[in-house]
Amino acid sequence: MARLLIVGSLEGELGSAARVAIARGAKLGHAEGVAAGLERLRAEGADLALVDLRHDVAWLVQAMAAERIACPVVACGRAEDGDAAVRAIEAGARDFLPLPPDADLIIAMLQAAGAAPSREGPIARDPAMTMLLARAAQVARAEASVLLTGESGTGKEVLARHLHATSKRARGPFVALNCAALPETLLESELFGHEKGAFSGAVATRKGKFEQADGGTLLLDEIGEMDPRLQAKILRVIQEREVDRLGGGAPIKVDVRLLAATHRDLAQEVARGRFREDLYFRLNVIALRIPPLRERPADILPLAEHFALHYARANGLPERGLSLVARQALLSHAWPGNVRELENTIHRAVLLAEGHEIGPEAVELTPRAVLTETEAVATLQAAPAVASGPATAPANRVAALVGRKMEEVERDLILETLSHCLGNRTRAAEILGISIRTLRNKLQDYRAAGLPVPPAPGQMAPPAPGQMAPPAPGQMTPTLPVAV
Ligand SMILES: Nc1ncnc2c1ncn2[C@@H]1O[C@H](COP(=O)(O)OP(=O)(O)OP(=O)(O)O)[C@@H](O)[C@H]1O
Repeated sequence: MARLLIVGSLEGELGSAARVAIARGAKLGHAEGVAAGLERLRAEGADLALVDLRHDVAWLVQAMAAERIACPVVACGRAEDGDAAVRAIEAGARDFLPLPPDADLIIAMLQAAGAAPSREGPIARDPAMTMLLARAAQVARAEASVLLTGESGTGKEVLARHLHATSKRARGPFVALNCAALPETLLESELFGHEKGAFSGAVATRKGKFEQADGGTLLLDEIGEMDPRLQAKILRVIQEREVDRLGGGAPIKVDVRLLAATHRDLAQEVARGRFREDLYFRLNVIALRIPPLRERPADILPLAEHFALHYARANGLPERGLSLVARQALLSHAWPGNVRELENTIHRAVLLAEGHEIGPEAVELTPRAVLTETEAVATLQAAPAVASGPATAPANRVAALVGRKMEEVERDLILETLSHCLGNRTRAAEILGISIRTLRNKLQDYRAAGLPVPPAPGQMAPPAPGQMAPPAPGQMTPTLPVAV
């Protein structure tokens, strides 16, 4: 759950910002002024702080820097307060949020702060992903550390949140820290906290992420980027189950389940001497690898539909489905940026689309001229046969359809998908995003029109009308009703 701190009165427009964030699953902290805000940051931390421009934002940002408190600060005010906003940003505020607040902007800011509000859980339809979730369900209730690997944007953090939400610690806090986002000294005090006077600027004691996650789960994202000195300190926390705040003091007991994520091959990093072997073995008790999107093509359309609905609602736009050609374009893309790229594509498409459906003109895919050899092989093996080839620019594929009748394109897509699924109606309907009944009706029409329809697995292909041939000698006429 994202932790949002609001500094300023909740009675005005900041109150509506708070309501938007709470409605999206954020946990709210509140302080009337900057000094109280600093206190709350020391005690509980936050993923994002929204600070009313009428307060001394610059003072807060400087005090946080002096105490090495890493939390993005966003100054909030009316558009007319331009000068004050510029001063706040010059002093180190991350951004400016104009009031009255825009719901979508707040959510985007929470996401940019790495604190996307919790969703219902990962969307998974492809066997590669459902098998992974089944394994995650087996290990969620254990206490062992889990190492989540996968390319950037595949959903490592989503899976980490899901593991926490389905664990025995679900009622405890979920705290995430991106180890690549902070310089070493800042990361150290973020992780372990500090005592008053630990360094110049440490005017008060502050809890680190391990303490904040006590009784819950701590996700160390991008752990492969962590400096070896800090790796050694993490190892000590795991072994001793206690943290030493910077600046001495007695060790503090912590009860934390550790999840770690990385896009790197940690075993290779160990071999290269860049990652401690002992820490690797501690973290890698259970390993979950999230496949890239190109290796789970059946997830593309369910994810796209989910994002289309989500962003339509978030933007107050009508809920629209994806047109057939738009679906085909999505299925044909290689998705080098994985689910994050798909999410951004659909978000943009929802905003650009005109008419009653989201058409291919709104789905702007980033063409990539060349795929790496590994990607090309993976895509060819995994993508539905509807793709005309992974290296073809999507715009060209759509252009190639111009001049053809919608009905024909739809028919080809359905028959090709069915043949790719070896005749499996359920799987083809899933990939196409239509009901099995609609699929069957369409197949019936194609057969009536004399087209060859791939038979269902385990069934013989019925001849098309007009192609009735007597059974060969010794061959039985099929008596079972043939699935259409
Ligand atoms: N299975 C899924 N269901 C719903 N949304 C998903 C799923 N997987 C990823 N997303 C969405 O895609 C985006 C990227 O996911 P996430 O941040 O978990 O990826 P990541 O692998 O941790 O990325 P990075 O390595 O860059 O940190 C997020 O907005 C997330 O909500």
